Amino acid sequence: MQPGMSLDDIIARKRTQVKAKKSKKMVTPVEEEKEVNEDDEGEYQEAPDSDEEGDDDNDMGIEVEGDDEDVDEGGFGTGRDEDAGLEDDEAEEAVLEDESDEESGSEGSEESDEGSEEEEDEDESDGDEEEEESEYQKERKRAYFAPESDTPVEVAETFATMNLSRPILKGLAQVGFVQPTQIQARTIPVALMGKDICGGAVTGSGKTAAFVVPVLERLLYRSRQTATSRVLILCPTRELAIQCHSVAQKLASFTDITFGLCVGGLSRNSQEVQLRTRPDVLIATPGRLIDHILNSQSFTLDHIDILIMDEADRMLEDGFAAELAEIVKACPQSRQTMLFSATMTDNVDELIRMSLNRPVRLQIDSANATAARLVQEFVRIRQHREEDRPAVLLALCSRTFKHRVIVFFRSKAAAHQMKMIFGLMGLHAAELHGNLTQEQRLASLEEFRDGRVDFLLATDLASRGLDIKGIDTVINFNMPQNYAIYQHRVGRTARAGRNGRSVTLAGENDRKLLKLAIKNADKKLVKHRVIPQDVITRYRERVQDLTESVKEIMAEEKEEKALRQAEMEMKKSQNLLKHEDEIYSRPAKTWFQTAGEKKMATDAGKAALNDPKKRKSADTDSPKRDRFAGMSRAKRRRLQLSEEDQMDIKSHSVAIKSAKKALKPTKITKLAAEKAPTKPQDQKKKKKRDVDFSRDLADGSKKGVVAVKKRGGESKRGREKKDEKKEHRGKLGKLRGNKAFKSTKKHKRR
Ligand SMILES: Nc1ncnc2c1ncn2[C@@H]1O[C@H](COP(=O)(O)OP(=O)(O)OP(=O)(O)O)[C@@H](O)[C@H]1O
Repeated sequence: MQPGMSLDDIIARKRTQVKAKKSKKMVTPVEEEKEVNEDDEGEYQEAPDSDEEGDDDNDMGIEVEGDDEDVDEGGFGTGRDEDAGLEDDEAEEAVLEDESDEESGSEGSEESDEGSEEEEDEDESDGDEEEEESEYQKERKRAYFAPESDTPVEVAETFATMNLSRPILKGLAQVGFVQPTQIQARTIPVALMGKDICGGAVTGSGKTAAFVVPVLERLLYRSRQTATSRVLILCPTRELAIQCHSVAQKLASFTDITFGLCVGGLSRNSQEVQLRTRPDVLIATPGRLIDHILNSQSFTLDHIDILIMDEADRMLEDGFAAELAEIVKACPQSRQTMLFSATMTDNVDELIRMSLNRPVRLQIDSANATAARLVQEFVRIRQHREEDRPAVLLALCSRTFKHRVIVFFRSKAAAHQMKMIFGLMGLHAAELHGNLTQEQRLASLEEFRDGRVDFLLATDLASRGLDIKGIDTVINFNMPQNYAIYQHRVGRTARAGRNGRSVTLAGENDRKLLKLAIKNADKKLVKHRVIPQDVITRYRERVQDLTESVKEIMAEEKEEKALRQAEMEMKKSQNLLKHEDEIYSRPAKTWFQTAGEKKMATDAGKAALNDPKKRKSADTDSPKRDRFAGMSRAKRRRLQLSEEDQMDIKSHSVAIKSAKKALKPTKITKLAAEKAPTKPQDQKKKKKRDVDFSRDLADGSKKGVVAVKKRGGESKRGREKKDEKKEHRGKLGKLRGNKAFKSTKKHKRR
C-alpha cells in the first residue's frame, strides 16, 4: 500500500468519522449509553455509540459455526446445562464469581473449575479419541526405532558438563541458557553421536536449541577448505524459518559458522546470491528450497550431512508430502536425520517416508500434553448463540485480556474483518494470515513483538513454533480442526516454564475436542468462564452498529487494491517492453509437479487437516476415472500436449541438475580424510562410515562426537546415479535437438 492508503489509515479515518457523527448526536445521551460507559473501561468508552436504528441483521461476514435454528439447551460437552461438570454449589459460586468480576472489569481471578468426575466418566464412555495400539503396531515400532538401551542414561545437569566447546558455551551463556531443558539434555548427546532422532516435547520446551546446539558443535570441526552447505533445517512456515535462523545465529555468535535463509515471499535473487556462498547451515521452507534446487544454477543438496525437520508431523502431512519427498530425494542417503515436534508422530508409515536409520525416539512428554503452567479456560457458545462469538471476543479483549493476546481464527477473512472491528473500537491489533504479503506478515509480527499493538489476529499460520516473549493469553475464536492444532495454538503461551492462559470459545460442534482438551489437561487448571448475557448483548449491539462502517472500509480497501493492481500491471508491461529481450531469454522456471498434481497435493493437505483419519498420500492417490473423460477431442488433445510439454521441461531440469552435479568439485571432506592420518585399527571402521561430515571431526572422541553410520550402499547408489546422469544427458541432447526451442518458447513468462 502507498503511504496514506494503508488499511490502518482507512480504519482510523472511518473511526474519526464515526466518532464525529456520534458526538453530533450526543447532545442528550440515552440512558443505555450511560450504563455502558459506567460498566466498561478504557477504549470502549470512546467507541462509537449506536446512533442509528438497530440492525437486526448482524451481517458482519464473520465466520461462525453452527445452525441457529437447531437449538439444544443442554450441551457443552456433557449434555448438561451451563455449569456442566460442576457440583451444584461450585457451579453457582463459579457463575457468581465470574459475574461479580466481569462487572468490576478486573482481570484474572474469574475462573471456576470444570471437569468433574461426571465429565470424565462421560469422556471415557463416549468420545475417546485415542485408538488402542495393536500388538502388531507395537512390534513394528520396536523393530523400527532404536532400542532404549542405545540412548545414554546419564543426563547432564548443566551445559557446562555436556562436553561442548567454548564458543558454543559462550553462545548459550549469551542468550541466558544455563541449564538444559529435558529435551536438550536428552537430545544433544545422541545428536552428537550422529544418530537419527524422533524428538517430542511439549510446546515451549526448547526444541530449537536441542537441535541447533549439536549442529553447531559438529560444524566447529568441519573442514574449511571449501565452503559447503552441510546442514538443512526445514520449517513449515516462513515466520518459523526466520525465527529459527535468528536463534541459530545468536547461539553461533562466537563461531565462524554461516547461515543462509531460503524462504518464500522474500527476494529470490538475493537468496540465490547468498546460496552461491554456500552457507554452512541452510534454513528453509520446502517450496522455495525446491525452487532453488530446480532453478538456481549450481545449487544442490548433495553435501547435506544433517537434515532437520522442525514441526515434523506437520511436514509429514499430505500437503507437504510430495515436496518433502522431492527434498529427501535430493539429499544424500548417508545423512543424519532429526525430526522434532510437540505433537511428534511415532507412526511408522509416516516416518518411513523420511528414510530414517533406526531412529532414537526421545519422547519427553506425551504427544497430547500441553504446557505445565497453562490455564485452559472455555467459554460456552450455545448453539443458537453462534452469532455471539464476535461480541464474546470483544468483551474479553476490551474488559479482561487487554495486552499481549493472540487470537486465532479459522479463516483469513474472519481475522481480517475482526481487525477492522478492533480498529473501529480503538483496540490496537495487527493481523497475520496468508492473504498478506510477506512484508506485511513480518511487519505485523514485529508490531506485536515490540508491543506496538496489543492483539495479534491470526490464522493457524501462527499456531506452530512462534516464540514471542510475554504472550499472556491465547484466545481461540473457534476451536481448531483437530487437537494437535489446539495444542500448538495454546502453546504460544506458558512457554519455557512461564504462566499462561488460553480462552477457547467452544460451541456445540466442538464437544469432542473440548472433551479431549479437558481429558489431557491438569483438571485444576481447567476453567469455565461465564460472561454475563447483558454484557454480550451490549457488545453485540456495538458490533451491529459497526456493520456499515466495516462494509465501507472493505469497499474502500477493494478500490485501493484494484488501483494498486492496475499500477502494478502497468509497471509490469512497461518493464516487459523495456527489457523484452532479456526477460524472454531467461530460462523458463520449472517445478517438479504439474499444476494438477500440485492442486491434488493441496487438496489432500486440506482434507487431512479437516479429518486426519482420512489421510491419503497425495503421491499415491490415483484418479478414480479417466482424467479426460467427458472432454471434447480437441480439449483432450490440448491437455495431453500441454502435459507432454511439462514432462519435457521436467526432464530438461533433471538434465540440468545432473550437469550441475557433474561439474561440482569432489567432496571436500573426502580430501580432508585423505590427508588425515589414520590409525590402522580405525581403517576398517572408516570404510563403513563413509559419511563426510563425521570425517571432518578432528577429535570426535574427546567431544563425545562419533561418526555417523553410512546407510544404503553408496557405491551401488553411486552407480545408479551415474546411469541416471548418462540417461539424462542423452535426453538433454535429444531435447536440444528437437523440442528445446518449442517448449521454452511456450513456457516463457508472460
Ligand atoms: N535451556 C534453556 N534455558 C532457558 N530458556 C530456554 C532454554 N532453552 C530454550 N529456552 C527458551 O524457551 C523458549 C521456547 O523455546 P523453543 O521456541 O525452542 O520451544 P519449542 O519447544 O521449539 O516450542 P514449539 O513446540 O512451540 O515450537 C524460548 O524463548 C527459548 O529462549
